[in-house]
Amino acid sequence: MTTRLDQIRQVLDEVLTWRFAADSVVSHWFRAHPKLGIRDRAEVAEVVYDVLRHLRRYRQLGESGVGNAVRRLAIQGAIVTMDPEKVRAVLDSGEIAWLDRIAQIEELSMPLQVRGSLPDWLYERIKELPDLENLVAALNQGAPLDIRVNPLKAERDEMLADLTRGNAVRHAPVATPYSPWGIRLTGRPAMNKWHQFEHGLIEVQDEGSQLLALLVGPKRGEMVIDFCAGAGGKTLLLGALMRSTGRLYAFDVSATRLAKAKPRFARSGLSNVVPVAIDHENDQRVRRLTGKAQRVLVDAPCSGVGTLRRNPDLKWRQSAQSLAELVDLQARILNSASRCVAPGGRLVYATCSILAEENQEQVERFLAAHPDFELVDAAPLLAARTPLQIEGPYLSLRPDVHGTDGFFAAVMERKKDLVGVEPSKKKAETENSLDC
Ligand SMILES: C[S@@+](CC[C@H](N)C(=O)[O-])C[C@H]1O[C@@H](n2cnc3c(N)ncnc32)[C@H](O)[C@@H]1O
Repeated sequence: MTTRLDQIRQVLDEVLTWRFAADSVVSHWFRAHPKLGIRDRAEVAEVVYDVLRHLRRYRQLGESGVGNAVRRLAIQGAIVTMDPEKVRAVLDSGEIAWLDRIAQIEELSMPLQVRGSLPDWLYERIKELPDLENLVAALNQGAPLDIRVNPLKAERDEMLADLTRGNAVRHAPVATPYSPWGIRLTGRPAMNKWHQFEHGLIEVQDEGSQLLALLVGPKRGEMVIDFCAGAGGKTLLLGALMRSTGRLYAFDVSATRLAKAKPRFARSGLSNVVPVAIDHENDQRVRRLTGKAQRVLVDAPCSGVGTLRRNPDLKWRQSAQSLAELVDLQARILNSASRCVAPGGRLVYATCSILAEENQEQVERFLAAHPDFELVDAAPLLAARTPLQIEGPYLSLRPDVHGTDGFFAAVMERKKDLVGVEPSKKKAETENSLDC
């Protein structure tokens, strides 16, 4: 246990510089310590992630302790995720006295931003949301793993039976409640070694992001653009729903991410995807598609605060300023992507955020500036294919309510003609289209 606490402290020392994402620091540290077994790694990772989830509270409670501050964080994380008696057995008397002191503190005596470990910039932006306590509690828990069957190659019921009989039995596979393709697993299965994964029958994808494909609703033979395709998580399902026909452009400014998508496209049997590394959202290769696509998905770069269950370091690695920069970038991307939508075509804007300024406010600003687009109610689009009941017009998912990551999507349609648009705006819109 003494060694374990030292190991956790070493990893935390690196993670808490915030120079790199926590998952890369942890995997890098594991690669540098190849002798550690699977259980050792799991214990180290679990404590590190617990500390990241509860950092503000642990720091405040750590103030009354003695010795190295990061060790005090490691101790608090270890006490709740490991056998507390084994942890106490290796502590000195000063540390034991401190732990006993902080155990007397009533959690509810701390303000929510401290007991829920929210940085001020984030708390200020979510404090008016309904059922905030539940939301914060859910964001501070680990998440199950959602996988998705590839509709080109597998049926969910058969896959469930296969996984339940075989390699996933320990991970208690069940059908996800809303997505017709989802399977939920407990624990941290090494899924990328399973034959079903190697043969492209299953992929990792959170249920919320699976539902997005229903909102995009691509059809056989269409031209579709996934404007921020990244490593292809959403592209894969869009391509499969198109039955690998038509043309599906996968744009991204990161050639590295697109390179990671290519083996996934190959594994899943898709031949309709055209990955394009663009220089920026106004790239010439984007402009060439002006008014051509029936569907355009913008899965925008965002704060990712909807995914805090998986990436708790995101809340500490961002600030009001980085958020403002993201909001600007999202508006620019949405603007450029919208130009590619054909008259009558569909534009879907999505984020894995729960913040209004990245979500509904972004969409409202866009619609106000683009009278040739109108909002489409997401509720009936989902009701046709899933048991999910939403109020609409937006899809807005929360981990405490839906068991998914926090997620947002808005569906918009480009009007078939510009009738009803004021003449001055009509002219400006036409010019915009021509210049892109
Ligand atoms: C939320 S991630 C996309 C995740 C991806 N759709 C998936 O499901 O795996 C946002 C992506 O936007 C990309 N991005 C950032 N700036 C961009 C821009 N100006 N134009 C296009 N893509 C951009 C990032 O490289 C990142 O891959």
